Amino acid sequence: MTSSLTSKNHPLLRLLHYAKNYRPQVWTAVIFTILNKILDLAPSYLIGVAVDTVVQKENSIIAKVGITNITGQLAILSLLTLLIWTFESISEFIYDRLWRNLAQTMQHELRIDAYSHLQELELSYFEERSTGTLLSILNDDINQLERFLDSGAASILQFITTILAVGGSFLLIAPNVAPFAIIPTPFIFWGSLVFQKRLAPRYADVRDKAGFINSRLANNLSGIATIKSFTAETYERDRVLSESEAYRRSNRQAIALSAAFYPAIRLVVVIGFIATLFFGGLAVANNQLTVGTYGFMVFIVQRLLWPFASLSNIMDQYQRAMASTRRVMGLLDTPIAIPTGNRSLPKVRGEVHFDNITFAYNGRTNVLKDLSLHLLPGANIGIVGATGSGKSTLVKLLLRFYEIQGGQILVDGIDIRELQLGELRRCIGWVSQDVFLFHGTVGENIAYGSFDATESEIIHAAKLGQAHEFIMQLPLQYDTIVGERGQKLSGGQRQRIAIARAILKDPPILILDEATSAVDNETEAAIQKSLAMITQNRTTIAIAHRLSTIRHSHCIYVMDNGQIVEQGKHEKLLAMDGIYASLWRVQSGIY
Ligand SMILES: Nc1ncnc2c1ncn2[C@@H]1O[C@H](COP(=O)(O)OP(=O)(O)OP(=O)(O)O)[C@@H](O)[C@H]1O
Repeated sequence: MTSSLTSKNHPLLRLLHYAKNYRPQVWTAVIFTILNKILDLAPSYLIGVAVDTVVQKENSIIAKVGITNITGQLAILSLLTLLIWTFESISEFIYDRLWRNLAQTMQHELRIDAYSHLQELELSYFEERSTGTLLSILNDDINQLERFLDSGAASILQFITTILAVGGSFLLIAPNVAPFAIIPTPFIFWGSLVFQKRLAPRYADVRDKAGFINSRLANNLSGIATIKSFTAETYERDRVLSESEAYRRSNRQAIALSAAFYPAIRLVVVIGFIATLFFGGLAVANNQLTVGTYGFMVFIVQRLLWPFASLSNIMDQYQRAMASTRRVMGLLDTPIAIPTGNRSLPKVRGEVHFDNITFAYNGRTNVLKDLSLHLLPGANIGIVGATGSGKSTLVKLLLRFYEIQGGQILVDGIDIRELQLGELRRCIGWVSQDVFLFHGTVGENIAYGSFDATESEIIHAAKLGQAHEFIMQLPLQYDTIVGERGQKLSGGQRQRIAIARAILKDPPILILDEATSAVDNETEAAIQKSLAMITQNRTTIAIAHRLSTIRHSHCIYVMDNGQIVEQGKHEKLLAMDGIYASLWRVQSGIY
């Protein structure tokens, strides 16, 4: 956030901070909002003047400015009314448009800030939260602000204008009656405050429940094939039903309070109205008040008191908005656990050194223990080992997705914690175990991260990744849409696109984590041929279960339970007759 406001500040203040760059618009909107309210109240005064005109005739207020003729007086009144209504409409158009556009801008900037911050957070943050919950903050909560921002400021300004204009004229015109009309206001205020306090936790609960249901829906939509294959539709429907029911219950509790407030306020407003009606009527009977003024007062007292009641509406929107703002600000206040260093890597040689590292995922037992591994620039190594032995974790630590608890990882002799994160990750090409493709074309997916790549560079990378041939058979070749997560392609096709993507990136350090596990033997042999060329003079870490994939590596490391237990070339490992040799025998069918 580009703000100096800290998490200690009230969420409203932090929200308003987003308007600070739009001061001229805010002031124009403020002026037109107040003007609009004054113009809106004016007809009530005109009614008083009209009654005064027809009752008092040549002694009326207008007569006092020189127009004694009744027709002339009424014509003046009509003209004034026309002008007032016209300007009221114009001012409403101006302020409404300005406030709503400002609301959109604030929402937009808040969403972008929240998303940018979210992207900076470490992987474990995402692992501990569901996508649905995060989506509900980025979408629902931010959209929720719209209702308040659209009309909140205007409502508050108009409320104050009304109180000052109507209350002031009341005191001026009929100082004896005014106190009766004003009696209910403290009660309305007090009621509003009590209401606001009680409503806040209920709305916070509504937002939480909205997050839960979102999370359930997002999870189910991405797992729809599994739901179908296990015919778990009824089970899932019931789970959604129970989340939705919880959301409904939570909303009902908020509604129960919010709906009771308005009718309760009416009972207080009526006291002010009756007081004006009664005591004002007595004042007219005693010739202390003119009929016109009395008419004006009875008419306008409601305009004075109802805004107090509408406070409840503003409070309602305000509380909802603050519940959402707190969630968004909570996200913005989440500290970045993996801060970037500031050293850069101008020319990467590709030396990688895992120096006695120890690592455990959040609160779990150690996955890697005192592990050391030294790769000289351009080395091609293979890592094998039982599933869960920590192979993928090791390379994720090189990408600094997680922070190690002991030891250090060095690239070209520099601790990666000192390096700029962007620089570090730019020099590593990572083909992960589960390939992720973005919704878009095949070409866009290959060029992901190398956004300036030319068409011929994309095709060249695809050829090296053994992807060109199948791409040419797709309906629109490189322009074929791969679907969300690449679900319109086979697992092996997705892997080849991921390899092409890494080749196009042309990084000094290449990580292939089970990169060819889903392709057939023939395709793999072809990819290996390309990789042999690509990995020349490039530090490469290949993780594989299929030993043929890493057989020709300069050195093969065998991992077991977070440690390296064997290392050496293929032949040497076979001769050692340890874990590797037994794995090799199993895979080549020699028991
Ligand atoms: N994000 C995570 N949070 C917590 N524990 C994790 C996480 N990722 C992996 N683990 C655990 O760490 C251990 C090592 O996992 P890792 O993925 O590194 O193994 P691997 O050797 O690559 O396995 P495979 O060959 O099956 O891919 C496993 O016990 C796994 O359950």
